Amino acid sequence: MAAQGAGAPALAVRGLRKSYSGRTVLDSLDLDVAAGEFVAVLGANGCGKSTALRCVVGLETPDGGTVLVHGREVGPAGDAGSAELRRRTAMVFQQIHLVRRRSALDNVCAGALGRLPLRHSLTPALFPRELREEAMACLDRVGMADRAAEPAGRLSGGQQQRVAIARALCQRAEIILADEPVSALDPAAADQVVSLLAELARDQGLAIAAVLHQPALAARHADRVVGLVAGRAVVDAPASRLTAADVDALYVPDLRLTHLEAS
Ligand SMILES: Nc1ncnc2c1ncn2[C@@H]1O[C@H](COP(=O)(O)OP(=O)(O)OP(=O)(O)O)[C@@H](O)[C@H]1O
Repeated sequence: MAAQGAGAPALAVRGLRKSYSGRTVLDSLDLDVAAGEFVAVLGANGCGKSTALRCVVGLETPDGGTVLVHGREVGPAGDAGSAELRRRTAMVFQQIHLVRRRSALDNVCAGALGRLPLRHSLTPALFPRELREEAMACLDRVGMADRAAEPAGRLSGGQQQRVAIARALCQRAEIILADEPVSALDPAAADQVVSLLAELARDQGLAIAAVLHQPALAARHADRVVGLVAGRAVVDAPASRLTAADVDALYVPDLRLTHLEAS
């Protein structure tokens, strides 16, 4: 295990490799996200963005490389010693996994199940009062406190994504990885949710990486942009300095090849 490093980024991914049926999807990928930083991950369809995030949270097993949380190496899925490090990382998906018939508040409380006895997961009525208060504060943080009692299935897509983010907050995650969190939302709702992620990073010191398909949203809200081509980071730049050439390097097929060869 690597030693806990003072000043280590909240999340450090080093040399991550993954192949499916002999086809390389992640090719020695490096990615750092600091506490308080919002990183947008860009890249064309199939370049490995989701696979990278899934490997980091243990939903996929990488073939090689290391994932470090605050300088401590995360072991393979199922490694008891790494459970606490994994709990510090939450994932938010495009397909919002809320229990539709349960209230927004109950869904947010579910973020805490990893640290509660099993019986609580079976009976939301047993959620302790302190947890309900914490969940309410999380809903308030994402601007959804007034909809706490509403069944999640009755909320709009943008509202449901806010509830999913509140659930990650209630997990007390310090690192949030969001895989295309706004791809199903209209432009205004997408802007609001990405803006919320940026605020959470800035105001609560969270380390947040979000896969986005809209370079303009990344440029407007992110601190830094990491761009992938064929499973490798070929762009890593402050969002304020993202150029049209950077964007072309990620999405224009011929330029993608040129940048890959140069990297
Ligand atoms: N479980 C799997 N088995 C086989 N191939 C897979 C699996 N998961 C992903 N792949 C392949 O790996 C490549 C990268 O997929 P990934 O979903 O990571 O890309 P992405 O950059 O997130 O794409 P998109 O923007 O379209 O969501 C794709 O070619 C995909 O078909």
